[in-house]
Amino acid sequence: MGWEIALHDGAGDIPYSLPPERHLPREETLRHCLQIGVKALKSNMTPLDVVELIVRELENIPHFNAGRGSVLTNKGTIEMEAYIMDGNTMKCGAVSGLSTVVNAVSLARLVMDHTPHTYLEFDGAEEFIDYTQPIQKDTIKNETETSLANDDSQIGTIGCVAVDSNGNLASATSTDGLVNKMGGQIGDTPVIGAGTYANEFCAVSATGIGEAIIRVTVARDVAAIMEFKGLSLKEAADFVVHERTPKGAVSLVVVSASGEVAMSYNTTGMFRACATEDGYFEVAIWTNTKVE
Ligand SMILES: CC(C)C[C@H](NC(=O)C[C@H](N)C(=O)O)C(=O)O
Repeated sequence: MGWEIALHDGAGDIPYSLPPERHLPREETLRHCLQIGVKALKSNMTPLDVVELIVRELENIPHFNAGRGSVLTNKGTIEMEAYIMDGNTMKCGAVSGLSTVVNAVSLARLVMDHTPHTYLEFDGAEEFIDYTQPIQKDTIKNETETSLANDDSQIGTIGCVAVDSNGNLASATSTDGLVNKMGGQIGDTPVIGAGTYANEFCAVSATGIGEAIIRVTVARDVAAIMEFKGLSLKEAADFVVHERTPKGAVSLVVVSASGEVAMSYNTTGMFRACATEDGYFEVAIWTNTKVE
């Protein structure tokens, strides 16, 4: 059994007619980030560091609605959130309501590593940024006005899961939530067991309609079904996505300690990529996958 990595940058009703100039750059970005992740795993970086690295990389790209590309709430504010979790120790960190930090995932990591808490939000999280040095504050550019006219523009939540050859797992997700959400709303991403989860069995990162994901505790259910029912990772992920959540609401990337990787979705498409130590490399949006 070797290392595995899977990542997504959002999912939803991605039209099959999406012109190449809109989806090819996204595929290129996914390929680029996957290559960074593969290189990091090959050089024995821990899965926890790898998922943070990849999510940071995607947060820095203005086209996706997390980090630099964040979209607005109904109050015209930016409220980003992120979650990171280590499978073996089950340590985790979460942040919500960030308006100035580019790499929300790294702030979540600092909450995990340097506070006695798991979840900081709004003023408390912003004050914690002022206290920490490594986090870059910025004026977040939003592209809402131009992007609302385009079909894939509200899609871009970022997630990454990874496992090494010793079965150490980690997961991270970063988002600015649903476009035009109410100010103050918390989505599935930073809610433990909803949009993100990792334990000794598997690591899960979700994207989709947060309320549907929270209600079903999607990420925790995948892990629980594996553990208590003995199903394979793909069976567990497919069960939660296809039998427990409404169509069009949920997409997942998952890896397991037993050497499985799966990307399961009930949306029209999902911007996703995965690679394994035995040479599998895939970047895909709809069901027609491209293997390289
Ligand atoms: C149209 C939707 C499905 C796009 C999707 N959004 C999220 O994943 C938002 C996140 N799960 C939340 O609810 O806070 C995306 O960014 O790709």
